[in-house]
Amino acid sequence: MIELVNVTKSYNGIIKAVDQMNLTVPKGEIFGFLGPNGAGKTTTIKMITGITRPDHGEITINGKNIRSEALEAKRQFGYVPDSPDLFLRLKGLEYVSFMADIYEVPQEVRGKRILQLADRFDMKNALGDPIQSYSHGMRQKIMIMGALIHQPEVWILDEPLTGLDPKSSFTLKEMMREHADSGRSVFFSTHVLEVAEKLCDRVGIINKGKILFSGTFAELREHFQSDVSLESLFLELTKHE
Ligand SMILES: Nc1ncnc2c1ncn2[C@@H]1O[C@H](COP(=O)(O)OP(=O)(O)OP(=O)(O)O)[C@@H](O)[C@H]1O
Repeated sequence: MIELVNVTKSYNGIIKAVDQMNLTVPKGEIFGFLGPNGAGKTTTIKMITGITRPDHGEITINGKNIRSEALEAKRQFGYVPDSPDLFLRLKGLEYVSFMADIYEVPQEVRGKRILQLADRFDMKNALGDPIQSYSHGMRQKIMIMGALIHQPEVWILDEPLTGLDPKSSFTLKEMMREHADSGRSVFFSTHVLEVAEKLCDRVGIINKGKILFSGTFAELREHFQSDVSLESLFLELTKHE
């Protein structure tokens, strides 16, 4: 479960990237975070994961405060950043093993977990190669493997499907659904409305740092009493703010 209470973040004291945000992502749910470019999605995710500090407000993950109980809070989630161009000099296996070390995954189980993840993402033959030599999608997949190696309760994924081929995209979506259905939480940002509509139990629509709507797609349509396409509704909603 992720909870944000009155969270605000400004850059340079001027741009309010996130403005008084209140948000709850309960267990057992895939929550999609939608918004146009510059809406504040990545800033929100960076605050949830403890990379950036909010100016005001509190964030908890499974009840652990990301500031005052940082280590415990960080054990709760796995995070995939929006850019997978990290640790390029490491080989895939070295990177995932490094993540397993950081999260203290016992030696007895890590080999099996790495193989299972590599198998699902078709990465077995690439584990011995440096990440530098990987395509964008392969880099994305190795980041996902690193984020999931400690089997976190909460998944936080920033634009995770970008660059994945159809099979890997299908696999990740299937894994997200399995994870939520087993009573845990998935929070992910996307620009792709169709993906959100098919995959998410609920969505939050954000623009200029404010949540404009939070709920199911059925509630979204009902709320705006609209039978227009989702795309038109989204454009309309984010246009005037
Ligand atoms: N490090 C920074 N310094 C100054 N301003 C920033 C910084 N990072 C983000 N911003 C600004 O904060 C606002 C929100 O940006 P953010 O990256 O959170 O949006 P986003 O919804 O993730 O956008 P996108 O979909 O394009 O990735 C934008 O106006 C952006 O220019």
